Amino acid sequence: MSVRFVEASRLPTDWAVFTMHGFEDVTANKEHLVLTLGDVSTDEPVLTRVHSECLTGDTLFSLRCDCGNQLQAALRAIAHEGRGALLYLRQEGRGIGLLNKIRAYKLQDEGADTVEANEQLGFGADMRDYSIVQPMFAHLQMSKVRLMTNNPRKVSALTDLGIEVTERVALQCDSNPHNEKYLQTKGAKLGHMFEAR
Ligand SMILES: Nc1nc2c(ncn2[C@@H]2O[C@H](COP(=O)(O)OP(=O)(O)OP(=O)(O)O)[C@@H](O)[C@H]2O)c(=O)[nH]1
Ligand SMILES: [Zn+2]
Repeated sequence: MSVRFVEASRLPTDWAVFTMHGFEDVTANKEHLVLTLGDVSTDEPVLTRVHSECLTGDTLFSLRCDCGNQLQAALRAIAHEGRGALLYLRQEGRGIGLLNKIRAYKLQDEGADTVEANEQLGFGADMRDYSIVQPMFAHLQMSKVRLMTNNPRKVSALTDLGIEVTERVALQCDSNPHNEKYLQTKGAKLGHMFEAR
């Protein structure tokens, strides 16, 4: 595996002072992060978020998706618990990259849904490869997680990697007029588990 740990430092936020662990994937030329709080190396399952980069949602306040809200909600939940981990994976656009995501958004502006747009561009609906998390989990000595996600394929991907998901914790944020169709498509075509609210 080409992912290796580089260095760790403090990362103070409004919610808690996390430890930020930096990893590099030399093959894919990507830099990934894990934020941890408390001792995650004990046997007790760790409240964990495996978050895929979304520059538009995480940092530019986009309302087209739920990523930014989920990121904040996950960090808040970890801080509230006093222990946990957030893996920030550089898998922008479900693995197709930022510029291709903009191409996909353009097709969605013209009527395609999020899955059709990827397919029209010649990509699968979800191109993410979760095997990169294995060396991160190994470095942090984490093997049991309570996973904050609505995506059942994320749960099975981690399970297949030998990580025990003891619980799926729903991570549902309020919808808005700009992301309603997107969330519906995720439920209908990508299998995301949303509860009626
Ligand atoms: N290709 C593409 N990627 C998108 C689109 N909207 C958001 N993304 C990317 O999707 C990723 C987040 O995946 P989601 O499908 O929102 O959620 P998830 O990570 O599978 O599931 P949760 O754990 O429940 O959040 C990020 O990398 C976003 O950049 C879109 O319309 N097209
Ligand atoms: Zn997003």
